[in-house]
Amino acid sequence: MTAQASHAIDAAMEKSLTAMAPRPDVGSLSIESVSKTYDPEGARVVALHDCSVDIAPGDFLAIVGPSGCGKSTLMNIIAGFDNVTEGRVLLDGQLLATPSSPPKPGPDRVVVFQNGALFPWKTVLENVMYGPLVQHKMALDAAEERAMDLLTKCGGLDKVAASYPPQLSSGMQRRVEIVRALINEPKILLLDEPFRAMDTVSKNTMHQHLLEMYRVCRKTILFITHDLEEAIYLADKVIVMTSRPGTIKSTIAVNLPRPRTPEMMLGAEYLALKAQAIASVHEEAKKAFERGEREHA
Ligand SMILES: Nc1ncnc2c1ncn2[C@@H]1O[C@H](COP(=O)(O)OP(=O)(O)OP(=O)(O)O)[C@@H](O)[C@H]1O
Repeated sequence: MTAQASHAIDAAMEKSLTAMAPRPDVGSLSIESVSKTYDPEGARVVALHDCSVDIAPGDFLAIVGPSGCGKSTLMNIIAGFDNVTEGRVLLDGQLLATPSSPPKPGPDRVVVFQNGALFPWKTVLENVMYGPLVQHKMALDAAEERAMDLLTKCGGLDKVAASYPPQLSSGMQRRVEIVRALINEPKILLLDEPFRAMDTVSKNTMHQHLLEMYRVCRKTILFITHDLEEAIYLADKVIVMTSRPGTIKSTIAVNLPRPRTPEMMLGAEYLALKAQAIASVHEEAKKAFERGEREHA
């Protein structure tokens, strides 16, 4: 084999090792004119007003906005924990929520929160296998094989398959939790500030792990965060919400190539997007602050 042919094979292998998994054909979400009022007969807290967002299958969408603007409310509606007051939500064209038909939680929409929810008395492998076993979707052997495959693909977590969650760092626990969500073949992965409590170094490490998981097991992802840098670094689109009642203020398209690398955060394109996001969010955060609400953004 010539040196030229060998370089060509190396380049092709390198490309296949960093290529994105194909876009899935499920996982499109339509949020249509959604409003949400808590306690309509009493305090009437209007959390969301006329919000519309479309997410294509396999897209990574981040939502940012000042504290109390309704980010978690929106996620809770999609997860099936709460209902809309007006408007509707569709998943792959199927009605998920309308005022007269409350959504239900389901394995097609899995939420990962900042405070983990792994069973401490089960090993990593048992935690990951739990969903399909309890729902009688897989036999024990098949669940174990699938769990080990996912753990291996998602950054070599198979090495901690026999460990118990309390033996692992919080970052490792969060990664296992995402794998536990992925084994259920969700159409959409809902991540509610999963790295909020982490220090900068751990957070940066988690970003690389999440991007790698997204590359190999591509799913629609909805990611809520207060961290604008994180939102731009990870997502294809960043939705900026207004202060309460939350509406969609702007959508920032992030056309940075994938795979994303930390060096991109020093580039002109990333910095311009960050400046755009900061201007948009801080205008809203200022309004919220002036009204006496807490500011995180
Ligand atoms: N169950 C509830 N009953 C009444 N009001 C609520 C309820 N849940 C949330 N709210 C109010 O709705 C508004 C939106 O809350 P939500 O938690 O969705 O905002 P958020 O953007 O996720 O906030 P943060 O960034 O601080 O987590 C807030 O004013 C909050 O106090």
